[in-house]
Amino acid sequence: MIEFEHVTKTYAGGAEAVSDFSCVVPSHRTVAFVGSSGSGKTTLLRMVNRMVEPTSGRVLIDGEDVRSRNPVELRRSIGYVLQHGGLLPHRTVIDNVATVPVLTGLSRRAARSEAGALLERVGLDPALGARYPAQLSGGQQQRVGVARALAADPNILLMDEPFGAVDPIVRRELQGELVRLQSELGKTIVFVTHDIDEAFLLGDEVIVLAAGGRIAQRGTPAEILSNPANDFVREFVGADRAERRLHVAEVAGRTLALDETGRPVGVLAT
Ligand SMILES: Nc1ncnc2c1ncn2[C@@H]1O[C@H](COP(=O)(O)OP(=O)(O)OP(=O)(O)O)[C@@H](O)[C@H]1O
Repeated sequence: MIEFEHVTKTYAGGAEAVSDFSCVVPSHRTVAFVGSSGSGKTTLLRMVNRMVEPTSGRVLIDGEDVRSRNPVELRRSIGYVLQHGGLLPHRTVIDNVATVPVLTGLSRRAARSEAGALLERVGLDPALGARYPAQLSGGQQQRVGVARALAADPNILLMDEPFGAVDPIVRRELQGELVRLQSELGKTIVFVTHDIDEAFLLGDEVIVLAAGGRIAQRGTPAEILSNPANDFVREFVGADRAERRLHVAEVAGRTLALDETGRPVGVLAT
C-alpha cells in the first residue's frame, strides 16, 4: 500500500506543482492519475521512489516513510516504466532487462535466463534479446521497459505515460497486455496518463487532477462517469467514444455505455 499524506511540492523558483495531496493506493490495485500537462502527475509519481522529495507531507509504503529508506535500494525495489522506455542504448535488450537482478546479486547467466522468460511474459520473442533498443519498434521497446521494471520482482510498479509515444493501435495492444499481466501478477500500480480512456481502462480507481495536483475527483471509472463531480471532470471525460462497440447497462440509476470489456465509457442522456 502506498499512502500520500498531505504532500506539497514547490520547485525552486516555481509555483506549487502539488499542493496538499493525499491518497491511498491499496496493495494489488491500479490507481490511475489522470490530468492535463503540468498537473503534477510526474511529480507525485516520483515522490514514491524519492526521485522528488516533497516540500512537506510524506509518502509511506506499507506504513514506512520512504525517507527512512536508502534511495538507491528503494529505486531498485520499485519498477519504473517511462514514456520512452529509458533503456540503455549500448546494452542489448536482454542485458537491459538483466541489469537490476545482476546489481542485486544474481549471476549474469541466471539473470539473462530470467530476463528471457520475462521477455516472453510481456509478449516478445526472446530472440529479440540479442538486439539493441534502437533495433526495436517503439511498441517493442515499451514492452522491454515493462519487462525490465518487472525484473526485480517489485511489489510496486510506477508507470509514467508508458504508452504515450506509440500509435493508437499498438497502444490498445499494450494496454490489453497490461490488463492481462496485472490479472496474473497483482502488483500495486500507479499509472500516470493524460488519456482519460486509458485511465478508465487500466485503473481500478481513477484520480482526476486539476492544476497544482489538486484532486478534481477520485473514484472508480463507473463512479466518475455516472457522476462527474464538476464541469472540469465532465469536460475531461466527455471525449468522442463513438468508435467503440458499445452496449448499455443500468448502474446506480444511470444508463451507462459499456465497451466490449464491460468498462464504462459514457453516460447516456435520458
Ligand atoms: N525540476 C523542476 N523544476 C521546476 N519546476 C518543475 C520541475 N519539474 C516539474 N516542474 C513544474 O511542476 C509542474 C508539474 O510538473 P509535472 O511534470 O509533475 O506535471 P505532469 O502532470 O506530469 O505534466 P506532463 O503531463 O506534461 O508530464 C509544472 O508546472 C512543471 O513546470
